[in-house]
Amino acid sequence: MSRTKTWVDQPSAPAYAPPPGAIDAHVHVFGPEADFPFSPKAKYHPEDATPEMLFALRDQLGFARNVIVQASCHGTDNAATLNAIAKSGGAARGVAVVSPDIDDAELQKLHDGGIRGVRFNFLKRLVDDAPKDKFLNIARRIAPLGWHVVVYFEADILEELEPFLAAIPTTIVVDHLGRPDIAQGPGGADITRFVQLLDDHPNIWTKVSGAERLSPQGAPFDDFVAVIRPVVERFPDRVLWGTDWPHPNMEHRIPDDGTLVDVIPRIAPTAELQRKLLVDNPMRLYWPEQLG
Ligand SMILES: O=C(O)c1cc(C(=O)O)oc(=O)c1
Repeated sequence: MSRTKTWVDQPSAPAYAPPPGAIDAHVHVFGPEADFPFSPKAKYHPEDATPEMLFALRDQLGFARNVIVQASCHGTDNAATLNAIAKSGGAARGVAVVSPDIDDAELQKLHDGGIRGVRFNFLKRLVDDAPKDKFLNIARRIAPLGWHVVVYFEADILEELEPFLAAIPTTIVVDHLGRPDIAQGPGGADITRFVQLLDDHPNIWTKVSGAERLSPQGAPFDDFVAVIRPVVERFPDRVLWGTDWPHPNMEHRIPDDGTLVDVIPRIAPTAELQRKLLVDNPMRLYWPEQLG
């Protein structure tokens, strides 16, 4: 598998300046492969996207902190994610992917290394299997640590997944809004079902990220803004935002991270919504001990 590069080296400077303490709550690191080899089961083989590159991007875009989500290409070995968190000097925390047979000592080690959640991935193009019974067992075991669950799925399995989501005892964060079909527009079937899910389950949050993945129109993502802004306005205390750098699998439509940042004030049009989205909400999940 030849190595793929999915990010731009010099993103444009965004016009929008995030508030002080803003958190880019969905990023990944890849490798470096020489120190942290990819999983033999990985479905893509990326170039190295290192902690140093991530922190330079964070500073350039005007963010203060990151939440690093274990990428599927590293499987259940969280060493690359832990390495990046350790190098951040307190400016990053993370979400791990763990094996169902992980023991309590290893979970504690992840906690000590800055992990505050586990990710369950249901995308067939990214993982071979997604055992709901084993995931539920993990969810019950991480609850006492104060962690939450991050779930990545596509809109067509939402209905089938709802009983599983309802059984999870922690806060749940859905990645990239559960990938609704944005071409359906505001009021479309996918986003309507997703909003109903959040109405019915007060413990379910969402990342209002993924404009570059979900928008058929592409930049400046007018179609995404029209569908997603009402979601931010309806659930201001249950939304997070992230660039998704280094944008796994986006080699054919590589986004400009500066342009992505400029989507924020269009989906969260007031200073209060922006502060909740970028500071207050992610602080509650990832740095709760620093809240007054
Ligand atoms: O849609 C994707 O391809 C994708 C992949 C991964 C991952 O490989 O972990 O993470 C994401 O947030 C999105």
